Amino acid sequence: MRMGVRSRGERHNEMQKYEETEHRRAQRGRPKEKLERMLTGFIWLSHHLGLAGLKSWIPSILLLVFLVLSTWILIYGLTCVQRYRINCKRLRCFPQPPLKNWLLGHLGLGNTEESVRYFQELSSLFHDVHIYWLGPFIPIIRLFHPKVISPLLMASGTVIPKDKLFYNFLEPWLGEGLLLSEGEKWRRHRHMLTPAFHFDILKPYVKIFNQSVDIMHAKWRRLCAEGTNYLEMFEHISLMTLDSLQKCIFSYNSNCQEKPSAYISAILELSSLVAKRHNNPLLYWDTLYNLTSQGRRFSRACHLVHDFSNAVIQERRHILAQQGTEAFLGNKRKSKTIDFIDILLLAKDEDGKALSDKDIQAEADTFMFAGHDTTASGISWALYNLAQHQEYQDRCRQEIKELLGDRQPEEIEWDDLVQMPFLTMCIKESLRLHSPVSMVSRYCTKDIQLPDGRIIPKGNICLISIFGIHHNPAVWPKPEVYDPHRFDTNNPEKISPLAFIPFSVGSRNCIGQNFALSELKVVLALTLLRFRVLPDKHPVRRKPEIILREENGLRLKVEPLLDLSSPDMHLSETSQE
Ligand code: HEM
Repeated sequence: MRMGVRSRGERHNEMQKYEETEHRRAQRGRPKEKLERMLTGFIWLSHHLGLAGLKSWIPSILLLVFLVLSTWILIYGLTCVQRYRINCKRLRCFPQPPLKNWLLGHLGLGNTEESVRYFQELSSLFHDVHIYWLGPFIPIIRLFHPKVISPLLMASGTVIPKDKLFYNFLEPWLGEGLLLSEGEKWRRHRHMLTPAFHFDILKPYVKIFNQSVDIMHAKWRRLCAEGTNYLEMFEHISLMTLDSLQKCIFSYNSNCQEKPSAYISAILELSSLVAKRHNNPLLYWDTLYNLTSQGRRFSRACHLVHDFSNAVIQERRHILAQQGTEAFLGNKRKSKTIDFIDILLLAKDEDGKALSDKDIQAEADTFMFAGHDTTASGISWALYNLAQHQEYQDRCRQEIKELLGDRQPEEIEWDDLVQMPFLTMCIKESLRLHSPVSMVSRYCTKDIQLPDGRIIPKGNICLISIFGIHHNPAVWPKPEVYDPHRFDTNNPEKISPLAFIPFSVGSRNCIGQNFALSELKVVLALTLLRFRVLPDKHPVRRKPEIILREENGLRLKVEPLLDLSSPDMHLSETSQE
């Protein structure tokens, strides 16, 4: 038999198979026929039931739907009430200040000096924990003693997650950066980002801090020469911290201290819009907020900020691809210009996986946000406290003068940072008395047992009040007094590690604290060397937003100190003539 030619028998079998398939298909019916049969069935059914029959069913169906829905709502409502009652009963072991009224609870205090004082009184009254109510249904457990915070902040194993009540509005801006992310994503990123804050990386940034503060001081001298001695500290210092962050993160110099660039203006606008939204519960609902002019401005500024960080990332990726990792790193090390974007681009997890562009963008945006206002607040309040206490200011100035001798140019170096013990004490005391971040929040995903046996039930929000701990008379004697000697290392009274927590503690503490402390020291040392800082006559009114501010801006008087070697000094003297 030749290949390709089939026998008669085979052909017969094939024909038989074809006929069987066709027969089966005919029995099942073709799709069109099927549809026809279904339609005929439907017409037959409606004919026999009659339209009137269908109509008579409608009210019963509606009634049934109504009954099912209302039963579900009733059961759901009763479950919520029961859960609420059980929660209230379990929370009875914690004291609570008298309610303003049953509807508002303790709402309505706002972020004012009065609210700061009110909470200070509560700290003296209740010693470690109390509850307060946001409206009639949301209890907040406020903790303000070192002995009760460790189960929340130092929990081993599963980390107690942050509550988003205070951070939610930042999400469109910061995405899933370190500050807002949770679980495995946070753990992986925290591990990958920790090397970015190693001392070897921070060392070259000290030069950047010096340059940024020089620019600010030249501006101050100019303003003083024009007769403006009273300056609003937050405004000047925020621009300065943004300037140095932009250089450390992106290696980008936008001269923003002279004229804020569109990018820097967008960050300032985003920070102020988030604070405004916090103060207006009507704008808490996203859909409504997005329709308002504030919401539209927020979304525009977010786009602008994201576009900037994305452009830098794309450009850097391109260079990295062109040069290859080895040469790229070699060049960066040689020119000492390794920045955060480089580190984020090169970071790898345990499986050798790198961060995506979206992740890098979220982390860079997070550093810009978390690093500028906080540090600016820390520096501004430290200057305020030293303005109030000239004796401490003089002692700091003397310490820095002795350290620098006749060094030219007047520049703080990395090794100097550990040789300013008194300035360091003054900074720490200021971070205690005026903590830039006044609280952190946690959401209890399980029952939390406090060391004294009391239990915070699962499902509640806890506020760990950094401000409350730092102002608790049971922890700090005379807490309202500014006394740097509390932090004297020779002081025999040892401070508990949980009594001083401006950067929080535990696994979710501030990753940027060494960066911040280095910048605080450089800026304060150079400022005290070049200026005398004096208080304004108006009393301050603290404003605890996400960051601690002053209600009307923190105004201080600055007087340039005579430094004949400074070229700026000659300039200002000539202009005064
Ligand atoms: C005086 C200045 C600063 C203060 C007082 C401060 C304070 C804090 C505090 C209290 C937290 C905990 C927040 C929470 O648990 O919700 C935190 C977290 C954080 N901070 Fe700072 N911070 C400062 C400067 C910086 C700087 C300069 C950077 C970055 C360049 C930075 C980056 C971060 C990040 C990324 C987190 C989130 C860490 C995580 O959850 O893993 N901070 N900071």
